[in-house]
Amino acid sequence: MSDLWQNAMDHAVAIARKSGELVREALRDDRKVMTKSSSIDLVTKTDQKVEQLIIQSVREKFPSHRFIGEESVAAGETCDLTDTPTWIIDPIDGTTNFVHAFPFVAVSIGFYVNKQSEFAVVFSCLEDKMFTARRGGGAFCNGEPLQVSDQEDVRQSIIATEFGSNRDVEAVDKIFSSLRNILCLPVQGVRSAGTAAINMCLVASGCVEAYYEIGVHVWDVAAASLIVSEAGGVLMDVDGGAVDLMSRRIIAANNRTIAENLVKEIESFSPTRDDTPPPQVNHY
Ligand SMILES: O=P(O)(O)O[C@H]1[C@H](O)[C@@H](O)[C@@H](O)[C@@H](O)[C@@H]1O
Ligand SMILES: [Mg+2]
Ligand SMILES: [Mg+2]
Repeated sequence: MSDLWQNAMDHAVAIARKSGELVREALRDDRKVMTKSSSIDLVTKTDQKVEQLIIQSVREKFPSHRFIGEESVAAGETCDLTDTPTWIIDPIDGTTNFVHAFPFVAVSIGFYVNKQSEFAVVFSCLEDKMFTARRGGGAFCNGEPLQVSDQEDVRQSIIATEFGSNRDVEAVDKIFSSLRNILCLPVQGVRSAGTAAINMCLVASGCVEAYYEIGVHVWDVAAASLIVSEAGGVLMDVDGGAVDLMSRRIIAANNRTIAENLVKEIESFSPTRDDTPPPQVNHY
């Protein structure tokens, strides 16, 4: 039986690779930096150019499909996932890395139908690693199958996390308190690739046992979540419940044992959800 979404997935891989070429070219040019929610929440013309390239190319082939794109949302579009086929796009995951030429930068494209992930593409464009997954079809890196680590002992694990762009002291205190608790389990190492999508692909690849973050956005994790689960991993909310991709909280782990070890150590808080409606403006 032919796969209804194979044509769309093939397009996603092709446009992710083309986007990666744009990113690599831009690395050689001037990377003009702008800011969004704060002086450390960066965006560049390349982020915006790549997102438009992806959206316009998809619109031509699939005009009825919808989009949730990081830079479109930053420009005021809503962040609502409906049952309609929806492309969830992070044009550059690791913008701060891109600006500093730190070599972990990903193009992330998730595809959801009826609020369920059908396929995922994460292109780590400086490593030339194309991570893909099809629901029920496994996860791959450059065509090679991926499998999470079989480690059950958190004290023999490497854990990945990110500090995000929130510098609110209360949030930072909780982030560091969680990090201290996890470090002192002890774990063998803590790593930050600087991009949620690549951290999660490292979980899927069996290189790290788990990744967690509070403050991450739906476009950071929408694609890599399927890559982790198709590689045999698990997704969980930081309080141990079911993961909610709009909640800005996630644990992606090789198994429930490791994930539940992290839940015990994380001091959780709840950032404003990605799907929070914009404030009503009263026009008197
Ligand atoms: O590079 P981005 O697309 O903005 O995503 C990053 C985010 O900037 C950073 O604060 C962390 O949350 C990372 O996990 C994201 O991938
Ligand atoms: Mg991102
Ligand atoms: Mg981004």
